[in-house]
Amino acid sequence: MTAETMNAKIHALDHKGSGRAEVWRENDKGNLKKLRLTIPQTLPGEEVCVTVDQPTKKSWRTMPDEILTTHKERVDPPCPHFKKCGGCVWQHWSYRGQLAEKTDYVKQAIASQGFDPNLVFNTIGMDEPWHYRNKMEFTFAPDGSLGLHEQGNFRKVIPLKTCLIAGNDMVAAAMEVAEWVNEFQLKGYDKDEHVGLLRHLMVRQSFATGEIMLGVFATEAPDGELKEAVDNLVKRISDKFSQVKSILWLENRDWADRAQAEKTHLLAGRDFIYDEMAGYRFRLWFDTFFQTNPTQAQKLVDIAIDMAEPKETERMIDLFCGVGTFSLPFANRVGELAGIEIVESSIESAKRNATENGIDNTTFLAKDARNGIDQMLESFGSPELLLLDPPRSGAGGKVMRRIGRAKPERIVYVSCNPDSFATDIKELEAFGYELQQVQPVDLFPQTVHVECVSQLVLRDED
Ligand SMILES: C[S@@+](CC[C@H](N)C(=O)[O-])C[C@H]1O[C@@H](n2cnc3c(N)ncnc32)[C@H](O)[C@@H]1O
Repeated sequence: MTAETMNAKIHALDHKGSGRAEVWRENDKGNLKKLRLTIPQTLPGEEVCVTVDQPTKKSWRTMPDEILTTHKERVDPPCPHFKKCGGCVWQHWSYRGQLAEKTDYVKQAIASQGFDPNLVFNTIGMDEPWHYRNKMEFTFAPDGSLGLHEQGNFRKVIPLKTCLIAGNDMVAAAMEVAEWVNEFQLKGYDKDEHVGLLRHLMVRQSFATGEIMLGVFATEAPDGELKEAVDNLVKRISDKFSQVKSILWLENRDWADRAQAEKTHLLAGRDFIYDEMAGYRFRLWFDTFFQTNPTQAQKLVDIAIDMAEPKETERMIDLFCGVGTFSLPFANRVGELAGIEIVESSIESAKRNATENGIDNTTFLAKDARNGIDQMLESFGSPELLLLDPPRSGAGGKVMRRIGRAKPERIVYVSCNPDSFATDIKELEAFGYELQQVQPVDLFPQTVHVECVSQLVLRDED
């Protein structure tokens, strides 16, 4: 099939942040057919020139050859890897433009479920929207080079020399690991053939304490023929980075392409690092969920407290509580708090974090929210206040209806996905809840993602 070059006008963006365009073209029989194009790194209203390799398809994804008319908020992307790397897709958009788009996205999501978009405030951004991430998961390519996945292609790894959204020390430590791999000529893992040694590198740092954890995910144990190389890794990292308090070797032979471990080997230091949030101290293990943008997460906690108006006489449930990011600051403001979370190690951590921070009015339950909420309501009673912060997929109808039946006076919903958030809160209408306000907070600058905190209140029945 012959490739065709054509001009297209971007009419909208999809949820991955790529431009969408539609072009009518004549097929072999002289009939007009619509071709839907997905064009990354473009902005609404821009006219672009593209080459379509298979123009007879109904839809095609391609990078622009040339931007013919530019959006007024288009800027030069500062990262040298931007064109290929799938890490952050909006560096070509001014930060002001990104924030406005995120506000619109949240408004559209709630409007699609019949809520008033005027309840959505403008997105709160960062003063300095770079180097904000405290955790990165890099991938090793089969040749051993270290980087992030290519945009739209999870099979290909783009070797990185820098990363402008990760903390600077984290990038420096990752580059040291990349040099080590090169020096020892180690192989990366080939996902298609299921051969090779190195899979992922996790780097996490507390910006509050400075402590860094490095986790190397590999298909073999760190002994035998690997011992010399592994000893060298520990020595060079420890010599150069005094902030590294934990080096882990994480054995993973699973076929699934996830940074998970069947066996954990502690190579140096402890198996956790200390972090701090809202004045509280947290222990983080390699698999602990913790907010990845601590500057903005602090704002999220403050806004949640303002919206929730917690009182010392009240009981509160923190659903999807993780290690207690919200539980600990709230526990000091309510009478009793119960947290529910599916990951057992996070619940162990939440308990320990509460104790280490001198908090003694909390109960934590390791359970799926779908069953845990009923168990907790039975033993704890109905709370006046409920906060939920589910994963991207949302809490789901079953959990939302259980919340509705428990009738807390006030609900604060923290969400990283405006669409699942809007679907979830729709369930609460039948139980008499009114959405009062939605505050988007930008936890993920240069990317399409946005976080929201919202307040729902139970209407008076008379
Ligand atoms: C967005 S995180 C929020 C964690 C915590 N609130 C925080 O800010 O650190 C969502 C949490 O929900 C947990 N989770 C996922 N599915 C769950 C389920 N079905 N039941 C309970 N917890 C779940 C995850 O392990 C994760 O800790």
